[in-house]
Amino acid sequence: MTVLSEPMIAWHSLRHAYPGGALLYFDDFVLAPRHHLLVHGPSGVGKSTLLNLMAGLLRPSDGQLRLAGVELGQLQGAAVDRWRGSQLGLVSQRLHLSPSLNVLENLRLPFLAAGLPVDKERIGLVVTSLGLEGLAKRRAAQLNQGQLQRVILARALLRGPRILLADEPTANLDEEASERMIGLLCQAASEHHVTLVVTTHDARVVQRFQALLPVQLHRLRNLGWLASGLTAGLSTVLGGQPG
Ligand SMILES: Nc1ncnc2c1ncn2[C@@H]1O[C@H](COP(=O)(O)OP(=O)(O)OP(=O)(O)O)[C@@H](O)[C@H]1O
Repeated sequence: MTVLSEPMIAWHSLRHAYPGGALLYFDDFVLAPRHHLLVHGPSGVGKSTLLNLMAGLLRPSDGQLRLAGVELGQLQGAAVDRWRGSQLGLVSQRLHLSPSLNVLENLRLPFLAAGLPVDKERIGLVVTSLGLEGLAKRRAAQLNQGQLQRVILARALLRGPRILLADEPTANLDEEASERMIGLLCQAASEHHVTLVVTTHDARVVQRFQALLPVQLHRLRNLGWLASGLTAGLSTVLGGQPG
């Protein structure tokens, strides 16, 4: 008998409307087993919006979005935060470390913020896996860019997430730093058995990931014009019906 496992990520009829702003439509998608997801598209097409929907930081206006077996629309309030904390790792340069705290203190924060006991064993494991042993007592403000990247990734991995979300992880990085970041993400995906979700507008970044991991490329299209065109067409038809 074949047991079909549930896809790690899938969405259907997904839409997001910003109040008084853009209405974004997303093509249906299912992530193949053991694959990672690359969301690619030009600026403004909705990559960050999609990632924020997956992170439960935005709520869909319509449609279904399932991650790691959970229908996100069914989670309310604090349940979303608990789910995010236990299932997702967010890799973002914008989620700053506390500059006056040292690396170890920064790595305790995700546990403390969730009201959980600090898991020293887990911190040790992640620190070793990212080669941060020598930096434990260094203040975040004193880290260079490469070290900062590793600590940001360590923080995202601390609670053993099933999915790592990285929004334009190579933006504003030079070629060397960008290559290093891609390598770190791929290493983390393999060693920690997490599904990687990466957004990028850069075709070279897409190629690098494709060379290193089994990835599924999802090109975002701006479907807003199509939908509004259809709606306009439909209302024309309906308007032309005899009353
Ligand atoms: N808070 C907001 N309020 C209204 N409109 C928004 C808001 N955030 C984003 N948008 C609009 O939604 C669309 C998609 O934005 P989004 O940031 O998701 O695109 P993106 O593909 O990530 O672009 P970029 O690569 O430039 O960040 C854009 O037209 C943007 O102007």
